[in-house]
Amino acid sequence: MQILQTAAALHAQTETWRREGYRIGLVPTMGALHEGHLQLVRAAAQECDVVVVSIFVNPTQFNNADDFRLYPRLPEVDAELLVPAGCTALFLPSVEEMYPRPTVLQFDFGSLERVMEGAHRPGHFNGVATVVSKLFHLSRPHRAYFGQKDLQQVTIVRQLIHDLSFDLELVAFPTIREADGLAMSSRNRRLTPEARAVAPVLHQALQYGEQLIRQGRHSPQEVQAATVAVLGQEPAIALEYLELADAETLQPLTQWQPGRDVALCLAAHLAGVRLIDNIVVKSS
Ligand SMILES: Nc1ncnc2c1ncn2[C@@H]1O[C@H](COP(=O)(O)OP(=O)(O)OP(=O)(O)O)[C@@H](O)[C@H]1O
Ligand SMILES: CC(C)(CO)[C@@H](O)C(=O)[O-]
Ligand code: BAL
Repeated sequence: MQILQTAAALHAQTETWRREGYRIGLVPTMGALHEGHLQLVRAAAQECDVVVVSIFVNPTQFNNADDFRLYPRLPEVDAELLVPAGCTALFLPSVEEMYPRPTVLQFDFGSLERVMEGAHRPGHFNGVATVVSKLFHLSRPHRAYFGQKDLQQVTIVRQLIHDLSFDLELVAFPTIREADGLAMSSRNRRLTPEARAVAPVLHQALQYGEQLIRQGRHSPQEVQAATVAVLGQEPAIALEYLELADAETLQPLTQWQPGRDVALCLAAHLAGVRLIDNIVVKSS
């Protein structure tokens, strides 16, 4: 596995691969890798000839300085995990390399970003779209892999690909969970043992909401209230939002829409660590 630290080196290598006819897979990450990331890398290795994994804790997408400062950074351990997963090149740039000058570009994804993560983390998707666009330009992948744990991110990146005519296929990979249901996340490392013990309640609450939706006897507002109540029983969980939304438009549901998938999405704080999770309930 090569380790590339400059934009120029990444661009030169991926252009060479393109000329040689290799299919390039890109897996953008912020590192502190876990099994969720590694499954994305393994899928990319199966479906592409070469796999680029980027590890970059992107400052422009953080709206909270402490969250950025405390984000786990373990590049050496990550590099060791990536080799057996099938990574061909690890792109590990510095902040100065990615942002030699401050960016002034502003993305506006309209209604897609006025809800959930976009509403609660001002500027977040502008930062995500900026860095993802840079990574797409630099590596020109045939396929780019993203996790459905970040459902709104997948939706926004899909729109970005469409609006800017990036010639690549987006692969949205299912959420990988711990045995007790907690969605794998780099921020889980920051949970105290007490908070970690409580954390599976997030997924349990979403599953309860899913059950109620499938029963078909309750309004969206009733499902939301009942799901929030499950989380309310756990004093260690401070809920930031819990939304029932159309899984494609991400707009909050006021009534059921026949034939449309429903996304149940939440963000919550456990002992100072902010986690997100979601479940998509298919219409049929
Ligand atoms: N449990 C998971 N299952 C599937 N994909 C995941 C999972 N966790 C992260 N990913 C995906 O991996 C990519 C990189 O995510 P990132 O590096 O931010 O990790 P993370 O675990 O989501 O960290 P955090 O949520 O703490 O920022 C994203 O596309 C993300 O959706
Ligand atoms: C896609 C991404 C790597 C962009 O920094 C980040 O938002 C993430 O890890 O999900
Ligand atoms: N996985 C989402 C990246 C972030 O929380 O900033």
